[in-house]
Amino acid sequence: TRSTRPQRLLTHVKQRARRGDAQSVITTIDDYCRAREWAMNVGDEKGSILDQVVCEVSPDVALELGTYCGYSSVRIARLLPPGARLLTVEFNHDYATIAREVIDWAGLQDRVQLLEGASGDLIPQLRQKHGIETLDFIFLDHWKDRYLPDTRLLEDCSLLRRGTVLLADNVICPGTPDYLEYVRSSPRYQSQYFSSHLEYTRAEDGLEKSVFLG
Ligand SMILES: O=C(NC/C=C/[C@H]1O[C@@H](n2cnc(C(F)(F)F)c2)[C@H](O)[C@@H]1O)c1cc([N+](=O)[O-])cc(O)c1O
Ligand SMILES: [Mg+2]
Repeated sequence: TRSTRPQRLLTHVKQRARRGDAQSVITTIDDYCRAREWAMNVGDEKGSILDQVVCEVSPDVALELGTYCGYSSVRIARLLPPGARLLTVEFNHDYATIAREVIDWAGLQDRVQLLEGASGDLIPQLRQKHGIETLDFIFLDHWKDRYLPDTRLLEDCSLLRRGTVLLADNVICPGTPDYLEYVRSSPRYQSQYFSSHLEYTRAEDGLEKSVFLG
């Protein structure tokens, strides 16, 4: 049977990116997705905004919802200070398998813990099972109709603290209207929109950065 897009992307990374060199993995994926076949990675344009926010926050504990092929896991983890860690959640076993190999190829396996399962199941386990007190940074890039319920769940599980930064991909395309309405109208968040473009295209998209006020 024909290979999947994530499998073809991994093959390309192993053929073209230097092992242990996170930047070459990022560049290889972006070149492939721009030149050969589009994939739903956050990409280079929105990715540099992600980089900027991660550097500002310099999180000890970061959470990513929606690993896919591991592109943004690599972007985030390469910027983490020593001892800091990224937990990334992926629902699809095949994607998780590809992502682990991409993260390993980038040499970042010691800073990234990939959890397979549904956010609704895994978020309530973060404290007990993964020793998380509160989260410093959250990147939301999974199913767009899950951004709001999962944010409410993070609140209810007391995993947010004053200053926790949530950064959401795709708030314009495909769009996350209920999430955007919530973080922009809630007195518990200070929200800011970063205008950009949908990965590898000229379509409008952007990231919403929301600081939890406690
Ligand atoms: O649909 C998009 N993304 C959906 C992304 C979905 C990814 O998140 C995983 N997930 C599901 N639940 C969880 C968790 F963590 F909850 F368990 C993780 C899914 O298995 C998938 O790998 C998308 C679409 C476009 N586009 O242009 O169509 C552009 C983009 O940047 C996108 O992110
Ligand atoms: Mg996305």
